[in-house]
Amino acid sequence: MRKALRLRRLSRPRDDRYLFVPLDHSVSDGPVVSRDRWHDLIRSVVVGGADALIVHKGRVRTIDPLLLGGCALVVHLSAGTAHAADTNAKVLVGEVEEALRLGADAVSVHVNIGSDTEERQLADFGVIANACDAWNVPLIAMVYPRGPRIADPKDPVLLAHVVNIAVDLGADIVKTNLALPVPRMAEVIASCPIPVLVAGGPATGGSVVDHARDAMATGCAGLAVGRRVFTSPSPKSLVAELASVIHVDHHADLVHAVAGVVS
Ligand SMILES: O=C(CO)COP(=O)(O)O
Ligand SMILES: N[C@@H](CC=O)C(=O)O
Repeated sequence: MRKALRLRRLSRPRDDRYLFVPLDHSVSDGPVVSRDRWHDLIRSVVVGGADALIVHKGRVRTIDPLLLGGCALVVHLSAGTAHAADTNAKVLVGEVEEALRLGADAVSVHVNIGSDTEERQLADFGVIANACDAWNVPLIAMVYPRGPRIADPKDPVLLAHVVNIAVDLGADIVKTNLALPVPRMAEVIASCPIPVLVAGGPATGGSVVDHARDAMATGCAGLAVGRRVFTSPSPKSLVAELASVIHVDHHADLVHAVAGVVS
């Protein structure tokens, strides 16, 4: 299948805007919810209107395939934990062919620019980009300025650099931090020929919906929101609100259609 077709699947209303819900935190930090709440969480995310779920390969087997009828699946190929000697290190734990066997619509990799293992992470990125081209699989690069040589991970100049590394090494979509001050994210977007998404980040007291509005106003193509969704008392309504900010007019029709399929 052509990569362009798979890319279209990553935006449910096909408007080239994206709301991804990453649940890869179970590798980095520990379980995102208890086993008995997992199915409800996934259902809420799908019915709420997320465009894609991002999980590691083994976790795919715990998701009811019926729920993936409307929502795309991204298999995350990088891992690293909060307990590592170097918490900025990421290693590859899967391959593009494996992700395809699991039914993935895309894969993602994580690269920390400025980390002590940057060199290897870049080499891994190159290998996965090559396999993605061979298999026509979209590649989402999560690229952050992060490590001992990074003074300000939200510096717009640094962010423009890291998103363009993602372009140069073959990503189709890049995810990074939202710049501070926020309006300067527009410079990052203006520098980058592929869609730029921003992370939700940890709960800070501010509203993640406002964070999404701010990001979209600077020209971002969407968000990948993990912690703020799975720690929310109402993940479905939060996802619906975020989807409505990101997809604007298309969202109500989409939720109506999906609710009919998976309810
Ligand atoms: O993409 C992400 C993790 O892979 C972003 O997650 P958070 O929204 O929790 O920052
Ligand atoms: N991709 C994330 C993992 C989950 O939070 C990261 O390491 O930043």
